[in-house]
Amino acid sequence: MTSGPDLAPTLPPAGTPVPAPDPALVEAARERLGGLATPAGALGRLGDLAVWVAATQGAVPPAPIERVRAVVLAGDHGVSDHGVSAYPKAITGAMVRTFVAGRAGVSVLARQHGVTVRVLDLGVEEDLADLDPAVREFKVRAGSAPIHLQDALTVGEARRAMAVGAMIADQEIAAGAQLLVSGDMGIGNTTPAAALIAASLGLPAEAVTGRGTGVDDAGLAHKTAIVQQALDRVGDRADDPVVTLQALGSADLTASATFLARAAHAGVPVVLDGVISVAAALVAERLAPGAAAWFVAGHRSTEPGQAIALEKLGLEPVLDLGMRLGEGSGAVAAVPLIRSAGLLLADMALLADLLP
Ligand SMILES: Cc1cc2ncn([C@H]3O[C@H](COP(=O)(O)O)[C@@H](O)[C@H]3O)c2cc1C
Ligand SMILES: O=C(O)c1cccnc1
Repeated sequence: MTSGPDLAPTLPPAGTPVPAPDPALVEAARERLGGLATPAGALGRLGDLAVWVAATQGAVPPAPIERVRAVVLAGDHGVSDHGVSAYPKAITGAMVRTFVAGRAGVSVLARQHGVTVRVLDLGVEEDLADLDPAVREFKVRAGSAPIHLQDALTVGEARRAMAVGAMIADQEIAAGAQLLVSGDMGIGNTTPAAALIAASLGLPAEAVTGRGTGVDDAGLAHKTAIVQQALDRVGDRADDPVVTLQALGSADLTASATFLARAAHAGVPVVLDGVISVAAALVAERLAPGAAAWFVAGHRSTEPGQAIALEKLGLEPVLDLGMRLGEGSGAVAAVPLIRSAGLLLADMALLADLLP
């Protein structure tokens, strides 16, 4: 099977490179940073972030980042019936209702930092008919198949999830997003995330599988075996990034990958979150080489696969707080620092202005 353009009609064909931010602007941002009224390099990583903000905005000095929009894609995972999570599947739908009520962890952080949160059901097992139909507008299927036994999605479902992810990015960009956040919700989702990372990097399950919501040692051994079984089942079909998503992902992870690829193609920067968001980013980089230049890593989660994938993408996390929540929470927590970095580059005095 190949990943022809027909599998993602609203995205450029898989493998189409993403243009990097304008090197002249990167240079201009570095030059301005070097001229600020600080000792050379004194802003540390905030200085690097400031250059990224300016480069991805295409403006030196950068504009204040006012419109930050987080999208939380929700879905269930067939593997969660096979002992891979410390929590039951019923949590997924309950948490979607909690996002809608504005009471999830990410909702609280987002309110604090003026970030909008949009939650969408891409593949939750419950029908969630009590919620606003807009939440279910892009639903691809109820749940996904257990990846160690079967492909997560049919080819048609994968195609739809890919189109939907790109469409959601387009909608958020049209709504004026200057910065996007990719979040996720779904019990069991750290298992397909680990599988996507292992398959993308050619690593064994053992290297990337973590405890997720907190499985014990026996649970971790079992979860690792499930991820390895999934990798062995799919074999070299995973050489193709679209098949990787279809066979080892889920509707929400597939849509996350194309959401990210689309944002990068459109030149809109994104803050990545934990292992699910970063697994999707790794596949987005395969779909759209160069996409990672448009991403910043919000935080380092405790999942080993996330750290490995971030390194591969060349991204160093803004925060390292031992968080392992997902939902976009670690990304939203980093937003104030990203905003501050841009403002420093825009509003600080230049050393040349201080001295006669
Ligand atoms: C109450 C609750 C809220 C959450 N919010 C995000 N997750 C996170 O934990 C789950 C992934 O871990 P695993 O693969 O071990 O199931 C996902 O739902 C993820 O979004 C939550 C998990 C729970 C229990
Ligand atoms: O890294 C994450 O995002 C994560 C870790 C554990 C559970 N849910 C999410």
